Amino acid sequence: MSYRYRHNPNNNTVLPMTEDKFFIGVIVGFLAKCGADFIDRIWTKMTKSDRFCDSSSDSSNNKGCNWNGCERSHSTDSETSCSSSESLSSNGEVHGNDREIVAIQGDKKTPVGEESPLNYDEIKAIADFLLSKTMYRCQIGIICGSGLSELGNLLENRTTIHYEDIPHFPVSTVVGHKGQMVIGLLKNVPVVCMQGRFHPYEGYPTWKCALPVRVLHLMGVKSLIISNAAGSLMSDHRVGDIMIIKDHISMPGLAGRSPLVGSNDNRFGTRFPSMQGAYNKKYREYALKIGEEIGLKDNIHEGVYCMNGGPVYETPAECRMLLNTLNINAVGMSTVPEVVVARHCGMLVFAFSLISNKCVMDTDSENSPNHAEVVAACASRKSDLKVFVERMVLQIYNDLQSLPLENDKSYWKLLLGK
Ligand SMILES: O=P(O)(O)O[C@H]1O[C@H](CO)[C@@H](O)[C@H]1O
Ligand SMILES: Nc1nc2[nH]cnc2c(=O)[nH]1
Repeated sequence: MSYRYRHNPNNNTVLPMTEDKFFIGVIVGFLAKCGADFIDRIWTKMTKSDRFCDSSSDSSNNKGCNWNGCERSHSTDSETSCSSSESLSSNGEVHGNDREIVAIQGDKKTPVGEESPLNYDEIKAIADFLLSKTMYRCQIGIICGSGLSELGNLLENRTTIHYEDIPHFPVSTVVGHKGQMVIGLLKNVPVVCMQGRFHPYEGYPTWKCALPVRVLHLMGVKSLIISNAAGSLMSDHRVGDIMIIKDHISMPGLAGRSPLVGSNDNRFGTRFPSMQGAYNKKYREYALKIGEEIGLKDNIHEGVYCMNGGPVYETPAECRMLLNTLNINAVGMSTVPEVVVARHCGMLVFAFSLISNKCVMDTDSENSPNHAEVVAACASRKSDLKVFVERMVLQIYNDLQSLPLENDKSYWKLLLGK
């Protein structure tokens, strides 16, 4: 009879045992281990619902986003990739556990809590990654607001990159924001277009809402066209009108939520940037002229945009205050962080609101705004907006070509009209 020896942990002795007993012991031990793992998994499921995410693995996934994985979703010509992304956007959710908040989009989980802003090198790496996906070098960028993603479909020969596949990038969680970047030709002008943006109410810090602008800057973009859907406070505005933004009031900014909070990297811009002339005067004049030329004279206005935090729409009392005390013309929940970051790094900005609803001023009114109405109003104006944006792009491109070299002092004089 052959013997095996078994360690007895109770008295630290070694006991002899027959071979058959030894094998039975091994099998029993193996089954016990499987059982314990199984119970452990059930317990984990019960105590930590899969609504919540393991932050440690999330952030490592995100920060160290698999760059090879990005190859997977890169597609040329976007029709199929657009639709899949749109359904992802509408499913997007933001969830949290006691360690950090994450936005979930498909398989990707992005932290949306208080992280420190990405540094220059990290942003440069994103820009280089995107440049490696296209042969176009764009001087003009477009950011599409709620329901305005159609603008990106103007591009020909386009390359589409989903946000979830761009390293360090947030994901879109709002209906009407496709959540992808499109690079292609608009009337033969190379243009990069963000079909979907990020808002503070999604849980993102303002620097993250504006992160794409720095990426565009390091990709070589000089002029930015920013669009949004906004509620109008003006009695002479109608749903579907365009309001060219000439100035802004930023409720988050005034409350210390500027996207530039944190250490300043002079490679982007100065510590204390001025917002004087933030909305390029020349571009505003072009827009009014183009509006007239394409038959929108009565539907185009200039005005002051106010960024509120959202996601609630303003109460009638707030609307009356914003109009009567602050002289605001239209309200929204975006755009300003992008403008601030764009101006900080010297980009030229043209921004407009598509009036998607009239703000309700009467506390006892039966009317109230809703997001479906906002998206539908924007979609209903897509033909006019396409022509408008196309014309603006051509005009801006012509201007950029006639500018002297950047290191020429007269460059900034020309751009800023000073
Ligand atoms: O500003 P965009 O992204 O166009 O969207 C606007 O529409 C949404 C509300 O309906 C808010 O997100 C508001 O900011
Ligand atoms: N804050 C705000 N954002 C909007 N976006 C579209 N409409 C509105 C609105 O009425 N208020």
